[in-house]
Amino acid sequence: MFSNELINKFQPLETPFYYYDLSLLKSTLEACKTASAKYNFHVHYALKANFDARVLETIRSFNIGADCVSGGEVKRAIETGFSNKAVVFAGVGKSDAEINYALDQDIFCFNVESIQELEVINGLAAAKGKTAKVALRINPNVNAYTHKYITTGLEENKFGINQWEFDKVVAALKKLPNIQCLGLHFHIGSQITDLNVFKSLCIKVNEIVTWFREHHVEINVINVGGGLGVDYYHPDTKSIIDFETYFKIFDSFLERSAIQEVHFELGRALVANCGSLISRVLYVKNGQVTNFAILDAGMTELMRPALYQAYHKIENISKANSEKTKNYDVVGPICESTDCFAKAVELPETHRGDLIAIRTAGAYGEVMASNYNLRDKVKAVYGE
Ligand SMILES: Cc1ncc(COP(=O)(O)O)c(C=O)c1O
Ligand SMILES: N[C@@H](CCCC[NH3+])C(=O)O
Repeated sequence: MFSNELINKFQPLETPFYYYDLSLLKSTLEACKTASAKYNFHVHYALKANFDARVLETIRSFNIGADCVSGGEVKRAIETGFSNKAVVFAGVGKSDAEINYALDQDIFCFNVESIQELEVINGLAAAKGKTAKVALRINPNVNAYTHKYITTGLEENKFGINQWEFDKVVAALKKLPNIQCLGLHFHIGSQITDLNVFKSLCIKVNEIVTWFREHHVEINVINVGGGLGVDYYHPDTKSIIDFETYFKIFDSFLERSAIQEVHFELGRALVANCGSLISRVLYVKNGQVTNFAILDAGMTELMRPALYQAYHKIENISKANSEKTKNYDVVGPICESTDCFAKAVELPETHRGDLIAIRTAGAYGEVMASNYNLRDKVKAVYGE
């Protein structure tokens, strides 16, 4: 919900831009920190969700760790001031240059996705006279019941080490003197809204941890990844996720000894709600079949609807009190028919110049923007 004061502030600004409510971000981080501290859980922020400088600086100020998926993200995390001792680095295709950079930074650990990658890291660490700390990313074959494109923990997905390779990985660890295995890592997908999925994950993780311990691999770190979903339908009433219920599931169902640390990698749940894409209506086309509201933002600024048919609530914030409504296909200016934010959205009667807010866009929004059609880089505006 935007106050009239804020809407007046938006009015003279050049659109489109991302608006980040840093005060909501801080309240979200506070809620997450309080709930995780209760169980002594370690939280890393998944930079891939949003690496806007002010968003990142706000997250860093809460002293949580960083989950990175490229050398660029490791560098950004360290330059922003995240402790190198709290950086984890996942990714199925880490290049030698990225591995070398992360080794030089003495990060907390590499989440290693294959036996071949273990061998490469071992070789690169040996060349530096170092020991690389790793967690084995396991593909647990647990269904996250989310969109197929953002499911990562099924055997058909490219991520992690599969169960039939466990014997081989144990044998490999014995032959790799420059690898220190801290534990196991899992991440089964994103935008998970059925919390029973996390219970199923815990049960599977318990079995896998037991298997490794029985095969003499000490598991001191259990990283269960991220994936906690947000409510895209109720950005105002559900603006902060129920972190307490989420962490309690892991406390209840994940078996752990006093020395085993449990780590999380949350992205979306921390940043989705604090961001909105603010855009202006350029043209309205009233047709016989469909009315189109054509915005100055498109799939180049927010590609989630085009890529995953994702829902984002759309509001005409210039006409919030208007009673007369109409249905519109809300589209962007890009030369693709998939450049459509939503079809048949009921909005107050809309005109050229109206400001449109596309809500819950703080995660995987600005970071996935492109300059297709030679579009300008999207800007950001902040609220304290
Ligand atoms: C390895 C890993 N960890 C953490 C995340 C963060 O996920 P989410 O934003 O759903 O919490 C992702 C993205 O899905 C990921 O690939
Ligand atoms: N980009 C996805 C999430 C993928 C998370 C990374 N594995 C989204 O917008 O929902």
